[in-house]
Amino acid sequence: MAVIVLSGPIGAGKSSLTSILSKYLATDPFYESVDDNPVLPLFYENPKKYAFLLQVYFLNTRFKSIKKALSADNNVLDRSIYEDALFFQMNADIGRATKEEVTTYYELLDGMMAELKAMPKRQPDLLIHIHVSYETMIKRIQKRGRKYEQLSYDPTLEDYYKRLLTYYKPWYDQYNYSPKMVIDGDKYDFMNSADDCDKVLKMIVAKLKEVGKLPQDWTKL
Ligand SMILES: Nc1ncnc2c1ncn2[C@@H]1O[C@H](COP(=O)(O)OP(=O)(O)OP(=O)(O)O)[C@@H](O)[C@H]1O
Ligand SMILES: Nc1nc(=O)c2ncn([C@H]3C[C@H](O)[C@@H](CO)O3)c2[nH]1
Repeated sequence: MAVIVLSGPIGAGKSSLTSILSKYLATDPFYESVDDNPVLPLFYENPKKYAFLLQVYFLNTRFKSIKKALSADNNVLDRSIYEDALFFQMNADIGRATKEEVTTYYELLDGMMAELKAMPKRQPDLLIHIHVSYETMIKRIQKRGRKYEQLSYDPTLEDYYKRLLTYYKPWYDQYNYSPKMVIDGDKYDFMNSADDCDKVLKMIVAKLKEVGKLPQDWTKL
């Protein structure tokens, strides 16, 4: 049917919406590797040492996921390869990667993107970006409770998260692999309000109809 990729800051609600949407559309969810990711806790403990390794780890898993997703053409991905460079560039900008690591990373990424371009289906059908403010982001990070993401674990994370948010607007504006839309994650509590959830699903269905990925008369059975 379609390949839908989600994007958004840490704790924005991508995994949650991936789960809701994949059930609703009867498609397969792809979640990014977090709890089974051996490098993530190391990164939060020593970001400078592990930024490059973590990025290569994520890039590798995201490349495998998008290839599978594009081949099967019936998936929702909670974060995708298209967002990978946003994270790495930000970490590089704050001195967590050497010049050689930056060069190697972009060569690797370029090679992977070229391989995707050669696939029969080369890109997703829709990007759904979840926008959240810093306050919402922190609330959700606290609610989810991963130890190494808490400000109490490392107070410098406040700057890291605030900086991360500033990278999203230019990233979203220049993203042009597919049609795109924004969901206001501050406004819609699609986890606890059935009404909000319904509104968000309606917006996504309308967009899928607009871009020709659902028939105009499609309704949920
Ligand atoms: N729209 C929402 N309204 C209220 N709570 C939400 C909403 N979206 C997510 N949450 C809650 O916020 C927390 C983080 O959500 P989730 O894990 O889906 O975020 P994520 O974007 O996938 O995060 P990450 O980038 O770290 O993987 C969870 O506890 C979830 O229940
Ligand atoms: N450095 C870095 N690069 C990435 O590409 C990346 N993608 C996700 N993450 C971190 C954010 C959450 O803690 C957690 C779950 O999203 O993993 C990343 N960190």
